[in-house]
This record gives sequence, C-alpha cells and structure tokens, in this order.
Amino acid sequence: QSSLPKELREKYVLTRGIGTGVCGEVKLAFERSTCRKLAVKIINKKNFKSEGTATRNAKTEIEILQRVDHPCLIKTEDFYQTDDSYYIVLELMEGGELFQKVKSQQQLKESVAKLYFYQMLKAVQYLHSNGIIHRDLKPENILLSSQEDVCLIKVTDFNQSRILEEASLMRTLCGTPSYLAPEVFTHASTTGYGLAVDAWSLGVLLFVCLGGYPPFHESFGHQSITDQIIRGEFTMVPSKWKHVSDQAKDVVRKLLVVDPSKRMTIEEALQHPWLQDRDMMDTAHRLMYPSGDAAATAAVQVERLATRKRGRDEGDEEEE
Ligand SMILES: N=C(N)N/N=C1\CCCc2cc(NC(=O)c3cc4cccc([N+](=O)[O-])c4[nH]3)ccc21
Repeated sequence: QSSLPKELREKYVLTRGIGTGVCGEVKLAFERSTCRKLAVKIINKKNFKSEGTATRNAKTEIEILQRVDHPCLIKTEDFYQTDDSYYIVLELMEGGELFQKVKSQQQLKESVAKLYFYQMLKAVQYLHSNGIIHRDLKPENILLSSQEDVCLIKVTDFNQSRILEEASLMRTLCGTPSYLAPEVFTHASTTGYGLAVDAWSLGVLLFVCLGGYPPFHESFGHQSITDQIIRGEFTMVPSKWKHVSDQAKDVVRKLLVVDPSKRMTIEEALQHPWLQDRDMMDTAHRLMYPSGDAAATAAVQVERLATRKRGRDEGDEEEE
C-alpha cells in the first residue's frame, strides 16, 4: 500500500487482484465513504512505448477514458498517477473479460453472442461518431458486468486508440497539394478506411464468440497468421458452426472482408437482418438504460419504430 498515491489511499482501500492484464493489474477496491466495491486498474507507465509516445498515448487514452460517455464503454470514476504508474478507478465488472468466458464455455449460445455483439456495435458506433478509432478490439478488452449470460458489456483499453485528427488534415490541405497522395483527399487516410479496422476486429470477435476459436491463428495450416489475415482466409469448422444460423455467418463473412472499401460498416452491420431482433434489442436497451429514463425510452422507441418500418418496407409478413 505504501507505493500508492496518498489521495488514493485516503479515499479507497485496495485489496486483492481480480484480473491480470498484459499491462498491469486490476485490484478490488472499496470506497471508504460509501463502502462501494470498485475496480482499480494499475497501468505501469513503462508499458507505453518510448517516453515520447508514452506521454502522448497515455494522455490521449486518459482523455478518451474521461471524455467518453456510453453505457457500453468503461467509465472512469477517478484517476491518480505516480512517477511510474497510472491508477484508474472504475466501475466493477464482475463478469470479468469476455476472453475468459469464451475460453471456459468454448462457444457462446447464438442469442448471447448476438446480445454482446449488438452492444459492441453500439459502443463502436458511439466512438466513431466521436471521431475515435479503437484499433485494439479483442476479447480481453470486452468486460462483462456480471456472471450471467444476459449482461451489459463494456469496451475498454483505449491505448491504441486514435482521435481522428481532422485538424491535421486541414493543415495538410493548406500546404501545396502537389505531393499529396490521392487517399489524403478521399478521406481514406482519416475518416474512411480508418474506421473500417474496428469493423474487421468486430468480425474476429463475433467469429470467436460463435465458433469458440479464432479465425486466424499461427497453428492453422501452413500459412503464417499474417498471410491468413492478408488473404482473409478462415475456416468455419462444421462441427463448431453447424448450429450457427446462416444470418450470423453472413455477418461474419461481410466483416472479414480484406478490402476495407468493400467491408461491411458498423452502420450496415446494425441494419443486418441478424440484428433485427426486437427481443434482443429490448434486452440490450434495458441493460444499457436501466433507469428507463424518458430520453432512453424515447431512443428505444425510435429504434423499434425504425426496425418496424424497415420490416414493412421489406414486406416483413410477421406482425406484432
Ligand atoms: N492498457 C491500457 N492502456 N488501458 N487499459 C485500460 C484502461 C483503463 C480501464 C481498463 C480496465 C481493464 N479491466 C478491468 O477493469 C477489469 C478486468 C477484470 C477482470 C475480472 C474482474 C473485473 N472486475 O470485477 O472489475 C475486471 N475488471 C483493463 C484495461 C483497462
């Protein structure tokens, strides 16, 4: 306890470790004044690359952590630092990492994978609408709020995130364009393809949740994992995928497309038939907006009307 920042020690009691990340650890903490249970993520500063990028990376990440506000993004309660570590006080996510759940359960039930995937899409849609690319979406960075299958998920670890620097693009365009590459003008370098990296990662995440194993891996066949990824070559092993619906497989196939300009976007994924599931959406919105406050309920109604309208447009027979 001695190396902890004094203010942290005065406000919280840190107890046992509850999860070990590659870049530090997570401890169970109690807020002295309320006895509330919380998590404290301790990140060693040396985990960030060289000093230069470390401070910039860390600042960006801390900025993002404190700026984002969405039910499916980790929320920081408090923040402290010493010379060698950051101490981030967070809400407790008692379900731990999605990684552990998939590892222990092999593959998730399709309905559970859909509920989690929908929440991940909403979280990433929020980040993208705020000009943030996550760039490191993986099962270790998806936290579950409880041990129950039906639970809230939260995306975390914005260490690789990038805030789309529109400002730097504007500065670039002020200079002489003669040496600038075409993609600088076609937004490929900022808003366009940048966002598509998160869509790919969500495809890998969905594959792992449904299939219980990763689409690309060193141990598969003769190709290196890089070649498998560059060629977009993955196999849906029948024994693992025979119970998975064609619509779910379609979402995976449309996200794991090598050409970013042909890859399904987050918005398109949200419109995909597999996700036009009112029960799942009602469950997700109940988890995301438990207070059921007016604004949230209105948001849900809008979404449901939109879904219903889409259904009618596409000659959807099923009536409520
Ligand atoms: N690396 C980086 N630069 N930023 N990373 C970050 C940014 C700050 C937030 C953050 C939180 C976590 N993880 C948890 O909170 C967590 C894991 C966990 C496992 C079991 C139980 C509980 N729990 O019962 O709470 C758990 N909470 C992992 C990485 C990061």
